[in-house]
Amino acid sequence: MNSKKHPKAFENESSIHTDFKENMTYSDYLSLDSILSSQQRLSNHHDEMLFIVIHQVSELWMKLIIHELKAATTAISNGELSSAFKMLARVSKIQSQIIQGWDVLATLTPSEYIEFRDSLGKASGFQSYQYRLIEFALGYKTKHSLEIYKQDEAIYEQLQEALLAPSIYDASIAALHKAGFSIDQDVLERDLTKPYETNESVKLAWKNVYENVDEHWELYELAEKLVDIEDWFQQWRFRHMKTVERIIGFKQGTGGSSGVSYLKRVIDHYFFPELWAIRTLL
Ligand code: HEM
Ligand SMILES: N[C@@H](CC(=O)c1ccccc1NC=O)C(=O)O
Repeated sequence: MNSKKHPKAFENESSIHTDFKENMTYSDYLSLDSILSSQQRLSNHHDEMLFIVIHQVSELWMKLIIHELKAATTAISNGELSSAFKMLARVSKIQSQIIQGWDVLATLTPSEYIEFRDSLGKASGFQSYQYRLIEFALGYKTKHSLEIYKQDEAIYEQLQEALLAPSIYDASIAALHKAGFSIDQDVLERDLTKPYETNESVKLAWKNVYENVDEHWELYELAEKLVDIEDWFQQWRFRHMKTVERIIGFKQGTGGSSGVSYLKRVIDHYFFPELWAIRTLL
């Protein structure tokens, strides 16, 4: 084996290859053997391939979103807002890409899906831990979501770590405070394992930012980047709900929920409630 340590290998992250082969190929680098042999259909149905690929593509994009959100949160905490903007702009573009995927999935008809739905058993998007990691990174900390991962230590630990970490909104509120805005102490010291709840002092601070854009240009830009992300997230939830309705109507979900009625309810949730509330006040 012609295996050497790559001079530029970054060793602090567990998923990094520290070895490279002299004659490394395109497939080696991208681990295509493993990626392209991971579309195992459980039925003989032609359309199950579409179903698997669309989920895998979404999960890959989610992986990148998590990577960007984590780094953006650190950058905001360090006062490096410009570098956070670059990453947040990328997150929005990825969200827009994932949403395009619904157009492809909507080519699946109810008659086609019903032919392989039973082979999915109780599996459901409910169990997408990367989706929960994104919700947590944005501040929607639902502790109860961890319960289904009790048997899976690695996933449980990742979620636990994300539950305890400040979200991008916590970091943004801390940035408001550092800029001199008065923020209630109980928000600054909030229990990070709980979902963020709307607060009057945060609302006033953001309102002030929007009313005095020239003085707070960076915070204003940060706010708009967060609104972009929430806007795209809601569009994902809406397209998911409508695509599910057109494919399974109001049948119960395989994950045990009421299905579309449940998906309609989650649309009511806000990640950054004050950033939306101030729109009415300005
Ligand atoms: C035919 C396609 C699809 C159908 C019929 C469908 C159906 C559902 C239903 C009924 C639920 C509620 C939970 C349950 O009881 O199962 C759900 C949740 C979920 N689905 Fe899908 N889904 C589809 C495609 C997708 C795709 C492509 C993704 C992308 C990863 C996805 C991700 C999720 C996520 C993350 C949840 C949890 C949402 C939450 O709890 O807020 N689904 N899905
Ligand atoms: N909850 C879906 C099943 C489903 O969509 C699904 C099943 C396995 C793996 C991913 C899925 N996608 C999202 O919920 C249903 O009730 O038909």
